[in-house]
Amino acid sequence: MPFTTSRGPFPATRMRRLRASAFARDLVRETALSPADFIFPVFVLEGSNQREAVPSMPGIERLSIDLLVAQAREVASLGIPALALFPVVPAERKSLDASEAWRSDGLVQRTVAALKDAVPELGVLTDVALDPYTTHGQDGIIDEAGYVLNDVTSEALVRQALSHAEAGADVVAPSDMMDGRIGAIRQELEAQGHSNTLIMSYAAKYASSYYGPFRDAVGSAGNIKGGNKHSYQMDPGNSDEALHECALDLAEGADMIMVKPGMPYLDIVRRVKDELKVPTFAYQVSGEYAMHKAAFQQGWLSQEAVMLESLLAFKRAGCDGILTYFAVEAAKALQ
Ligand SMILES: NCC(=O)CCC(=O)O
Ligand SMILES: [Mg+2]
Repeated sequence: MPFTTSRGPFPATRMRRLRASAFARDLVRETALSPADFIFPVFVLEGSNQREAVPSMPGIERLSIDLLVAQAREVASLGIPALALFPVVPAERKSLDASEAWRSDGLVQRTVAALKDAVPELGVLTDVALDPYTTHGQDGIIDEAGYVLNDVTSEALVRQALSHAEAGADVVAPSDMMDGRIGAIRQELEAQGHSNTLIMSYAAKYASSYYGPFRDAVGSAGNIKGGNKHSYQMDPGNSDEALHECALDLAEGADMIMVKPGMPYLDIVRRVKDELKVPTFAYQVSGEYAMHKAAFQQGWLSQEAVMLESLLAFKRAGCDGILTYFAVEAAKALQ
């Protein structure tokens, strides 16, 4: 009689009772995903009616402003609260001083204005960093040796952030990892009457090798002088340092902090959330998206289930929201 047991001390706690029916599983689930958890990163191009695929990011396209506005309407209708905007800057607009970054009629500034005009309820985050605008692909202004100069770069970032706020950006998101730039940007925003402009700091941004497809998307892959960003982005071996970085940016006036990349760094998210208890975000970066998509295309992983599980993991780790290239697909799956 292999399927009967002798009577006898039964387990007082049967963990499986709450897993035995769908209603009970729904009742006790600790974490859930909603479209309101997502921020959708988008790439904007010059021109009109322009659409370019990004080969290493299947399903993601660079769009001209007119097409991006149409996409933004769809994003808002899916219940996604915000976009994060990244420009594809033509080579002839790049320079050593990155002055294109704060031109009032630059691509980002025009895109922000068009988005806020057409879809005012959709939050717009802008990337504050010089890498799309420098000829050498580093996130700041460099000296003769190629070292990124902190305080000179910070001044440029202040100009860039102010130009985004003036164009109507809801959130400026410095991704450059210069020291002191959050405080400098906050001071200038206050001084210029933008006291409600939010700052989401890329506070713990690691010198990761998962950013490759993004650099393909914005066309900065080929030209990173020196080959890496180790003198300002964090060492992947460090964890305490992430808390220090986040605490500094909060003290300087950040409203929200971000850990980047995402899935390989969810231990950092958990520590930040537990210790600082502030609005915490993570970026599921291009390489994470690319490796999922590659496996989906091979039929090696099941697309919808794995996508949603990957995003749920961010919530469980403590994220209040997730920057993800899956935002639209995931929001559709959750409708
Ligand atoms: N400052 C924005 C990024 O570097 C994005 C990286 C990625 O998606 O790989
Ligand atoms: Mg910092």
